[in-house]
Amino acid sequence: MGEVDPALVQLEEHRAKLQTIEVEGIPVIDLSDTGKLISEIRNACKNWGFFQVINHGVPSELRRRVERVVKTFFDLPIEEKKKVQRDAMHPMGYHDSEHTKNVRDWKEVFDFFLQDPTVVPASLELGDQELRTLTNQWPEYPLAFREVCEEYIREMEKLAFKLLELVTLSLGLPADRLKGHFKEQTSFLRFNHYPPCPNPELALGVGQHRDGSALTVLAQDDVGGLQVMKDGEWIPVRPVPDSFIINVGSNMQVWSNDAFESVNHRALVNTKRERFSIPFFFHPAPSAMIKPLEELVSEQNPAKYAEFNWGKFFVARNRSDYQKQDVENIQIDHFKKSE
Ligand SMILES: O=C(O)CCC(=O)C(=O)O
Ligand SMILES: [Fe+2]
Repeated sequence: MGEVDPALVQLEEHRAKLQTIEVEGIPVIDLSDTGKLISEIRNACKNWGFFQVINHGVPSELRRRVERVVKTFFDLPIEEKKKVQRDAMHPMGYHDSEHTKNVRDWKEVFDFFLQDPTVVPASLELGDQELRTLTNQWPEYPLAFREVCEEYIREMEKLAFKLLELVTLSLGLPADRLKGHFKEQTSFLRFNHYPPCPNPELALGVGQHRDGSALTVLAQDDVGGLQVMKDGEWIPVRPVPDSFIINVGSNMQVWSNDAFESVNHRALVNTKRERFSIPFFFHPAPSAMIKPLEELVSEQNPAKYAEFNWGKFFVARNRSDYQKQDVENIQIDHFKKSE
């Protein structure tokens, strides 16, 4: 990538202020320390919507192998990467012009589903039951790419189920209360590659957004750049080696009836070092109907959201990745009931 193309220039109010500030960061939680685990997770989800986990059980040797194949893949010539280019009909694969909130991001990505194939609604129309089958695309090089990716995404699924139980317990519910929504899944893994940027004050790696997931499990390298919104300020998430960053997504926000919030975050770029991050978006089944959990609503605390179908939401979100659209892309707030 060369100069910042006007299509990537962020509106003035969204640009990064490139000073460093020393502030308290998101909580770091040791998953092997079961003593106060549930209350720590509850506080983190309530106060931040984000936390980091250590002693999570994912082998660091596997993470090193993933990092190697990802770097090798993004270092390939663009013609090679474009052989697995993604488009509106094949949404998994390589993409170098993603839009977040209608502005192009300074990054390239590679996506693949946990379940191959993954079945999603064919259209956004509510009455339309037709389904569409989506498959992964795999590059020829590097040779070990697919095998390493598939091994890693299984580990992410395992960790995501463990975290789902912990977060559910922290809502005061039985550990397996939400598991039924994940018999089928639309979960996918993304490799984000942010090349150095000549004008990091103009563009963003990923513009501010809230993840639509149930939970997101993110690996970041040691470069730094992720920021989380807290009380109106952007707080940097300092890299902790071999940890994973967990955040509450919109599904969890709705299930919890706003006890937990899917918090705004973004990724900055810098002039010197390329950066990699690897989010696993833990998504329910396409048929899942999402609404505040009955146990968490009462006369004093009525349901804040109308029920919606996850599959349709997922398809609507993905459409807005490709180009500027006339309207804001779909947000969970569109299902919010008026007070
Ligand atoms: O690169 C990062 O640290 C964050 C990426 C992110 O938020 C996303 O891909 O949804
Ligand atoms: Fe995100």
